[in-house]
Amino acid sequence: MVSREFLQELPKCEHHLHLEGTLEPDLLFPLAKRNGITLPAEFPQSVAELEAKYCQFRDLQDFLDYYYIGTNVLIEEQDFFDLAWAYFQRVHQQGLVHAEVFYDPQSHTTRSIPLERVTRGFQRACERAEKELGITSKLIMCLLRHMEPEHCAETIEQARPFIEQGIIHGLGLDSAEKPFPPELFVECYEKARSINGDLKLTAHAGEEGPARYVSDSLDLLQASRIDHGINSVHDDELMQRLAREQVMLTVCPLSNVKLQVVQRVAQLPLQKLLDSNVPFSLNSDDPAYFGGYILDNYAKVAEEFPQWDHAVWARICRHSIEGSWCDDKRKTELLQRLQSVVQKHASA
Ligand SMILES: Nc1ncnc2[nH]cnc12
Ligand SMILES: [Zn+2]
Repeated sequence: MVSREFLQELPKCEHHLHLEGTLEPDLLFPLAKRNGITLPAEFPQSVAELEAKYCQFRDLQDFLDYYYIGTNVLIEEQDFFDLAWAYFQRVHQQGLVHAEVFYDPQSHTTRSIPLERVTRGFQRACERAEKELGITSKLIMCLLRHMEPEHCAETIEQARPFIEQGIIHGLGLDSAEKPFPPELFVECYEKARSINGDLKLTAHAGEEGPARYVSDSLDLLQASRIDHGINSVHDDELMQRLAREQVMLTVCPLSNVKLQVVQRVAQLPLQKLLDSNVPFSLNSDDPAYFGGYILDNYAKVAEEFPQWDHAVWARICRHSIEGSWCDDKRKTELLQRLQSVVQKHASA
């Protein structure tokens, strides 16, 4: 099995991280106090109670119910900045070099928090992360699929200036998957593309939903990568297409266990993805809730796939760099860093 030191030194990129999902109890409770928010009686009332609750969820919906309540403590631009900055500082220590991060504007606009305030807070944290930590990043706004498509379209309209300027670099689709298939959001994706043709597109699909949601996200939404996507392995034709078109899946190992998509990380079809030449990256999803950040996900996978040597890990890391939405100069830089880490550990 490869060492944690090797995994730590790999120049890791993260593509599936919900900023609201980095809300640790030690920030959630002080923010609630700072903003005078009373958490509902059914919500854990202390750090210890909340940490205990974060241990296991019945499924995605059970998790989301807690997640959206926690989000309510975020009010001021500074709160959004503090949240994202805490994330960047943590993952800097874990060897993260590039992050493409999601946020859910509708979780905030429905509470009368303007999209501009949320976006500015996150944007400031991204700028500081690049300047002080050398972490490059991109912001991806997600549409909440349990909301009316008309509300999603209005949210895209509110985001127009940020999309036009490329401050919002990508569009995603998250929240409860099964009752809300990709076809409901075709017009929303069209609208976003019409604002800026360079906008990158992704969507959660094939986490709890079927493989068809993956192919529909590609065909109907024109997504160029897929978040989770693990149920693709049940459709051979789709697997061939993902390999042929090199569509990257952003897989979230610890999340999949906590939300009972699989019982163990070893049950994830990662070997099958490798054998089928389907690129994937490893990610933390909602790390405050799922028990680990990026390196913890890498380490857990290494533990459960002990046969993977440095070459396999270098391949995963390379796919993750190549599948990123950063520019070619940054990719070349990261690929060179990868090469030197692999050489160092090969000669050790
Ligand atoms: N794993 C996940 N799936 C769908 N929506 C989410 N929002 C935050 N985490 C999510
Ligand atoms: Zn997610």
